[in-house]
Amino acid sequence: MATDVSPRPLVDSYDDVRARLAGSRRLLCCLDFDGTLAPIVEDPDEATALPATERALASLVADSRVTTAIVSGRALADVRRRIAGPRLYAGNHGLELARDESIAVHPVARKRAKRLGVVCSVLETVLDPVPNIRIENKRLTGTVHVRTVPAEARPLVTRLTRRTVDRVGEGTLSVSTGKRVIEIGPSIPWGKGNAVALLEADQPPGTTTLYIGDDVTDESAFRAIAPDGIGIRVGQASPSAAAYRVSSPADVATFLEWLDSTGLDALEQI
Ligand SMILES: O=P(O)(O)OC[C@H]1O[C@H](O[C@H]2O[C@H](CO)[C@@H](O)[C@H](O)[C@H]2O)[C@H](O)[C@@H](O)[C@@H]1O
Repeated sequence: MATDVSPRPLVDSYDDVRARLAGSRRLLCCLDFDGTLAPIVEDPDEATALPATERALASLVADSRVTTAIVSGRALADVRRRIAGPRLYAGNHGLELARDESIAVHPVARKRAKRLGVVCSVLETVLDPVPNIRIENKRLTGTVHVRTVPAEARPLVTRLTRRTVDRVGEGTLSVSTGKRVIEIGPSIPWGKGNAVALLEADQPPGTTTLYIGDDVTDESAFRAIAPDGIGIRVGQASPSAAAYRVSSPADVATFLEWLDSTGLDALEQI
């Protein structure tokens, strides 16, 4: 298992990335959505990928040496609507996986979806008095959004959410945290890293995996692709299992443009 260290600034490491690509014939390019392709905004419905990112991604999608994947905490249908093109999508933190036309749903998550729905509707009532609270039922997981909730009310929201999940979840659901969100999902050892491992297993020999993400849920993916993959954490978080870091989605766009125009030249000719 990779030991978490301080990721190095990517801008000083392009030669390093090129060296990692050299010796490979193909690239599996896995990208988180919110905070990576799309800047964080107050209203989750308003999140959109940067135009420069969309252009670079479209070009990578069209490159026969590259397989692109979006790996998101959003529901599969939601994230697919927001960014089109890639062959592979993992939604709900890897609990649903779309490969070409086939969609696989984690069977335990599917069984617990009804209970999750009950928890989300109880939370709607319990948290109703909290100003600007938003509860998102994503069928397999749920998100309590606190970005626009007054800061002093957030600890109470966390306590009430945990208590409700314990009381109503019948021991089948658990709570984790992300960027100004409380995530509720099946209490099973499954995350983005498991989904990325499945995608990697489908790739032909000689494929290097790249993963870019900005949140705690992306750390399992960085660990899954170590030691040979290229992990890039967006933001200041440190330590991380990613080897490199960039500051913002705008930097991600710059890197994807470089990858498309220059970086891929390092791949071995087939
Ligand atoms: O794995 P991701 O693709 O990064 O999805 C994680 C969560 O992203 C969304 O919430 C985050 O972005 C919102 C829009 O910028 C922001 O308002 C919120 O505070 C962030 O946590 C999404 O709404 C969640 O469902 C995802 O789980």
